[in-house]
Amino acid sequence: MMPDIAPHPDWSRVADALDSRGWACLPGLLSPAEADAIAGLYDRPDGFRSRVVMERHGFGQGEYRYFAYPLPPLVQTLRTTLYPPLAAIANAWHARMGLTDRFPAHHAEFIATCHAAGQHRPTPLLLRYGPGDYNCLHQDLYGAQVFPLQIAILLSRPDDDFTGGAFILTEQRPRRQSRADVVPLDKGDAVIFAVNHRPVQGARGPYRVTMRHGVGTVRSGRRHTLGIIFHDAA
Ligand SMILES: O=C(O)CCC(=O)C(=O)O
Ligand SMILES: [Fe+2]
Repeated sequence: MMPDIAPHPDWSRVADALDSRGWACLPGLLSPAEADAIAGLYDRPDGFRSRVVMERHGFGQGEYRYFAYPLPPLVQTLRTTLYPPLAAIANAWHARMGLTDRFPAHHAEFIATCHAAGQHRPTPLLLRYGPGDYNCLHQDLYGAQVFPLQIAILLSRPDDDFTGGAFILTEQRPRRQSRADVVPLDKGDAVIFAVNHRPVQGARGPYRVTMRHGVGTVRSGRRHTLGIIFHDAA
């Protein structure tokens, strides 16, 4: 598996999309063969630190596994190479939201901060859904250290490998009702989205909206996703 990222994203387009609606797509981040190779890891006995059956926790229906360190090379490469351009966007967001934390230029430095704060456990995960499965709207917060953007990569082909199972984002605006969006993804496409808050430019200056993500009910087939969260877990 080539730990290289092609095609190279257009980061100014990504930044504009993230600023205007809180999410952006990276089409074809993984090739179909890379997506299959990652999805195929799910049934391996080793390489993971834990397995979560979502219905046991009220998280939905379906399951996921958190990778152990060392991460598979492609997952590690995605996490470290996607971080620097996202850190620049994250820092601009924090400035606009009046938050004082800033993120270092390289992922290793940010992970050192997580580890010093007691957040040692890796958060990249593989998710697997079958017919009837779904993922409730949630936020992937695992401690005080939070990197404000995360990535999900669809590893299965819509309409071919599965039906239903749309990726859903909601945003909750102050004193208004929540708004939902469905993110169109094909196999190998990634969506970058806000973990928790994002800044919105209002008439009287920027304000924060709260975002959540989830997956609608899978009607048929199998749906796999790779999730890349940049902070580690307590
Ligand atoms: O399966 C999905 O598309 C959503 C996965 C998810 O919740 C995540 O990557 O954090
Ligand atoms: Fe999630």
